[in-house]
Amino acid sequence: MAFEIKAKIANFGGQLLKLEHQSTSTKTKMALNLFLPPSAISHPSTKIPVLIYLSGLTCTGDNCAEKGFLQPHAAKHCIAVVYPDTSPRGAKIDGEDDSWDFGSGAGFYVDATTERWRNNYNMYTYINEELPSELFKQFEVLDGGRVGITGHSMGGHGALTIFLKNPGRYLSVSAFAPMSNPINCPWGQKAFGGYFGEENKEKWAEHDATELVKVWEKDMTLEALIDVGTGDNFYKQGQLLPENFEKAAGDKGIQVRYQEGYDHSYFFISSFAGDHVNFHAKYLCNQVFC
Ligand SMILES: N[C@@H](CCC(=O)N[C@@H](CS)C(=O)NCC(=O)O)C(=O)O
Repeated sequence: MAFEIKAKIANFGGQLLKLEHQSTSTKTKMALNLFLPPSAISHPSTKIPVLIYLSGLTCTGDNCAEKGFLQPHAAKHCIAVVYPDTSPRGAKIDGEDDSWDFGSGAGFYVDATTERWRNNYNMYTYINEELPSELFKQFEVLDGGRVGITGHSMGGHGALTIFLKNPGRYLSVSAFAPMSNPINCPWGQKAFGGYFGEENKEKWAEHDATELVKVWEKDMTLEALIDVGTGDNFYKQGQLLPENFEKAAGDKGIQVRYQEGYDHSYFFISSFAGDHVNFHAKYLCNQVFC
C-alpha cells in the first residue's frame, strides 16, 4: 500500500524520508528510510538509480541511515538509497521478540514456510517484490530498471542471495561482512531451522549464497565487492564464512577484501561506504547530472 511520509529530513543536500506503509507480504505496518539525493529534488523528472541496503541482526532501517554514511557518496552519484526494516514488527506471534537473532529484527530476507511464521515472515517477497513495486509507483523519480543491492551481515546474506536468485534484475551487488554460508553457521542454522523446519534442507540451500553461487550461470559475469574486517568477532566465531563463498565462486569475479583490524560495527561500514557506493555507481549511473 501507499507510503505515508512521516518526516522529511535535510541530509547531504538531499532529503531522508521516513516512510511507513501497510505491507501485504508481512501483514504488518513496515517502516523504512528513503534517501533522495539533491538531484531528485532539483530535477524531479530525471529518473535516478536506486541502491537497496539490507541491515543486519537487531537493526531497523535507521541504523545505517544514521551512521553508515552511504548518503554523502550517494548524493555525489545521484543515487537514491532505500533502508528497509529487517523483519515484521508486532505480528503477535508467540516468541517473536524473545531472541535477538531470530524473529523480530532477524527476518533473514526469506519467506518462512513453517506454520508459525509463514503468515508474516515473508521478507524475501517484501524486499524483492512489494517494496520496490510500491516505491516505483509512488516516487516516479526512482528508476526501476537501475537497482543495486547491498547489505551488512544478515543483510549481506540477503543482498547476495536476492541478487543470485534473480539474475539480471539487480545491476550490482556488494556486501559488508556478509553471512555467506548460513547453512553452515549457528545464526543461519537457527534461523533456517525455525523459518523452514529442521528437515527442509532443500529450502535451506535455496537461500544460501555459497550454494547459489555454485550454480550461477557461467556465462554471466558476477562482479561483487565484499569487505570483511579481520577484527570482526563474528567472523572469528565462524558466523560469516566468506572463504566458503569465495571458494565456491571460483573465478566468477567476486572480490573479497579482508580489511585489517576492522570490526563488525558501523565504524567498519562507514569506512568503506564510499568504496561500495562508487562500485555500485559504475553499474547504475549514466552520469547525466553527476
Ligand atoms: N546484539 C548482538 C549484536 C548484534 C549486532 O552486532 N548486530 C549488527 C548486525 S549483525 C548491527 O548492525 N547492530 C546494530 C548497530 O551496530 O547499530 C550482541 O549483543 O552480540
